[in-house]
Amino acid sequence: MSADPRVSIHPDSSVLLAAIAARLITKLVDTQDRYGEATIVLTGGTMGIGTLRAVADSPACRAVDWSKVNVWWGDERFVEADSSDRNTVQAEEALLGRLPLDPARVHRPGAAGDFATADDAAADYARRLAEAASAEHESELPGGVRGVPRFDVLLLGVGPDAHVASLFPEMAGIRETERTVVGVENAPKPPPARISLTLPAIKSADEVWMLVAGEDKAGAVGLALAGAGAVHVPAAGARGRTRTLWLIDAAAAAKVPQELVRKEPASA
Ligand SMILES: O=C(O)[C@H](O)[C@@H](O)[C@H](O)[C@H](O)COP(=O)(O)O
Repeated sequence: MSADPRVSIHPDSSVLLAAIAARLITKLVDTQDRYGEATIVLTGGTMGIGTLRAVADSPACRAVDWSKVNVWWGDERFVEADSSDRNTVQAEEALLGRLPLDPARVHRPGAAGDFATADDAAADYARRLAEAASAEHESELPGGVRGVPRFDVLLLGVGPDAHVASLFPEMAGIRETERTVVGVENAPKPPPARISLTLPAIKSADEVWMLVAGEDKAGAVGLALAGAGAVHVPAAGARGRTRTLWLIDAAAAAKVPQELVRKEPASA
């Protein structure tokens, strides 16, 4: 089972980022109250990294016990380890470098230089995910997904072509049904070589949050929420098991089907 999308619209991208940061901090604190730890899956791009900066800027950031947060990435660009193109490097600069994280809980996908191909790095990342998986958690997952730990919250940006993570429309990655991680070559968004969680791995997450701002995304958001097929519109297929939350600004919401937009209660 996966959760139907819920849409929350904010006036502009700066309000949106502050709201996402507040929700994320609360989610991590709540999850730690329940499980003693929390697991987050990060993404790249303007919204993914902007969210991390907004968390860093929030005074509530220190409410989270960062030493008990597990960090994974939904996708990574397959370039040298110190390249500023790496999502991990950008995340480090935006937030992670300032936090008292436990290095053993931070799981960076492999880099070019350490692996010959994106496929090799993807296989290594899949192996590490499987090592972190527990039989108890896997037994809760529908559809036979195996080899992933519990993801409490998985963040995704959305491209103008409706890609999520590094799963691009019509390409092999979005069609993958068995593996949890794929290597990607010839991605239409540079850099061309990437590593990505697959849709089955993304859909194993408890909560999936889609972070989207800007009018250039309105078409993709509208199609995804109107129920398009995932091969053509990858964002349509990204759902969490208990929650699928679209956190978007007004410009990105221009083509959202009206029945999905939460109406404000009429004032008395
Ligand atoms: O590494 C990447 O490029 C991403 O993970 C990618 O999926 C990104 O999240 C979207 O392209 C949205 O990016 P923006 O928020 O910049 O539009």
